[in-house]
Amino acid sequence: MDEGKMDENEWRYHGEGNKSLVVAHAQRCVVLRFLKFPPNRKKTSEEIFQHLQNIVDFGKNVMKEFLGENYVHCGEVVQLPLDFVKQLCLKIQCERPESRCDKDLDTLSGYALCLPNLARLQTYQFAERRPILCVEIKPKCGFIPSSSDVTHELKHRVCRYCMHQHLKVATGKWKQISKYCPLDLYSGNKQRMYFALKSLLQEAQNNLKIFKNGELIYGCKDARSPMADWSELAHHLKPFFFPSNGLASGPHCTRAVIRELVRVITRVLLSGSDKGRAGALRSGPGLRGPPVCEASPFSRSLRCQGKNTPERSGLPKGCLLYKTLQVQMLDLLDIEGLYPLYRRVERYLEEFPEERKTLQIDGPYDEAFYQRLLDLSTEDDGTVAFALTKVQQYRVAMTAKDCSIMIALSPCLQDASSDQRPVVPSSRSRFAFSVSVLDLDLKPYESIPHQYKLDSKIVNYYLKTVHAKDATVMSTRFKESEDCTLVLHKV
Ligand SMILES: O=P(O)(O)O[C@@H]1[C@@H](OP(=O)(O)O)[C@H](OP(=O)(O)O)[C@H](O)[C@H](OP(=O)(O)O)[C@H]1OP(=O)(O)O
Ligand SMILES: Nc1ncnc2c1ncn2[C@@H]1O[C@H](COP(=O)(O)OP(=O)(O)OP(=O)(O)O)[C@@H](O)[C@H]1O
Repeated sequence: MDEGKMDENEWRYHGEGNKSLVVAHAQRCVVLRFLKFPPNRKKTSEEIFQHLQNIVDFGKNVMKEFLGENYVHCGEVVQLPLDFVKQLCLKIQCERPESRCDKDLDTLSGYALCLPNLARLQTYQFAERRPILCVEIKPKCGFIPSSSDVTHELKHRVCRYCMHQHLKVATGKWKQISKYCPLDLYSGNKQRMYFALKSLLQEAQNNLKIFKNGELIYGCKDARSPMADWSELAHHLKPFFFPSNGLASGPHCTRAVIRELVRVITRVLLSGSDKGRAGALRSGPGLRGPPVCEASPFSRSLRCQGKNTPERSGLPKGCLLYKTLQVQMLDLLDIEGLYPLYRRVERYLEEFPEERKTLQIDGPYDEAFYQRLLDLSTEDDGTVAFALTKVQQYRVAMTAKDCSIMIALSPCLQDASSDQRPVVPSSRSRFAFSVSVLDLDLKPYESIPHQYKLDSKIVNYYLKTVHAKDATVMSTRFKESEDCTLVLHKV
């Protein structure tokens, strides 16, 4: 990229999250990722450069190690002409969803990250113009804590995502509760994975987006977004999954196309042999929580049918879901066990503020930082060193709980000879695919108190509303059966 000759007209708004905004180049497969800040939060250019460089270093030295070389794209920090950034910011403003406009794009530093456009990542080197379908999934936390520091027993049975859904709907973030449960997606059980993916397609929230040739064709921006339209989605997908067949339109066609999509995505998610060192993190069976979440409609229906809980995770060890889950499980103590350790580090830093650098709280995220993450001991010897290791592991785990997985699919030609690209078959076509992870920015040390408060808010809200309601239903049922028994006794 020639940073000297930048033209804002060559870039388009692509998407944004809470902390960054992404624009894509109209022709080339690259994006620029800018940081966003609340309007009055001024950061110096040097601070922004350092923040972005930390993101790159963390990707290179930590996440590539854990997740594997091929899945992680770190990109590079680039310096852009300020005039270009200002014009670009004005140009894209009207396309930004209102709910994201509480933060502004950083137009003062001129720094951004330049990354490959993962929504158009070509698996072919020469056929630049091949159509491409891309599915982005933000799977969230795939396990239930088993830590003995957990105070609410409910947290050992219902996953955080399912509990959090109720608070999100109550606060108006989303309109309705999703049937998606991360534990189903991470189960490795095909039936449960289909159910999870279909649930995401029904209620995408911020957990699913679909792009065609780099353009967003499915996904919702906020609670005001229109209802998901499967027939429109099927219309987009049909040429990919039924290229040469005149499958009629209508509900039958829609179902067939969606089924194919779900099957292909499941296969891709279960594939993979990329090396990574997530194996070094295996925490052993004793530290794992239960394999199902009681709130998942899938496991509820199994229970209603009197079936046993399904097998424990059958994810193949090479696949990205497995590796991501291993990194998530670096959160061994749960926020309830972690918070007192965070306080220990805080007290130390209050006394010795100059030590913040030595403790690598704000980087550098280098090989030494990575090596310390591998210490999985949970025996607290009362030291600051122990507390610090757990704090850093927790930050990395939280990062893995909030990252997204991008799956890019491009149809193979009938006569295409197989080269090194992985290929996934569907019933009427074949796709070359690539899988990548995005949003691997290390969560800030400062967010730990917020996590602690939010956790208790989520659990208390769930206990107060859903759980209390469930208990009433249960006790009514119990009363009914008691009444019934009484009647029988009377007879
Ligand atoms: O806390 P959670 O689980 O709500 O996750 C936040 C996400 O909300 P979600 O649950 O996915 O709707 C939230 O996503 P949205 O902005 O709501 O789309 C962010 O990803 C946030 O991360 P950060 O503070 O911007 O680094 C996420 O915060 P972290 O907890 O990962 O820091
Ligand atoms: N390299 C990339 N290629 C294509 N699209 C990307 C890329 N990086 C980010 N995006 C798109 O931009 C969106 C926002 O990016 P990202 O998730 O990194 O933002 P964020 O603000 O850090 O997220 P969060 O809200 O989780 O903090 C993503 O959901 C994705 O659709």
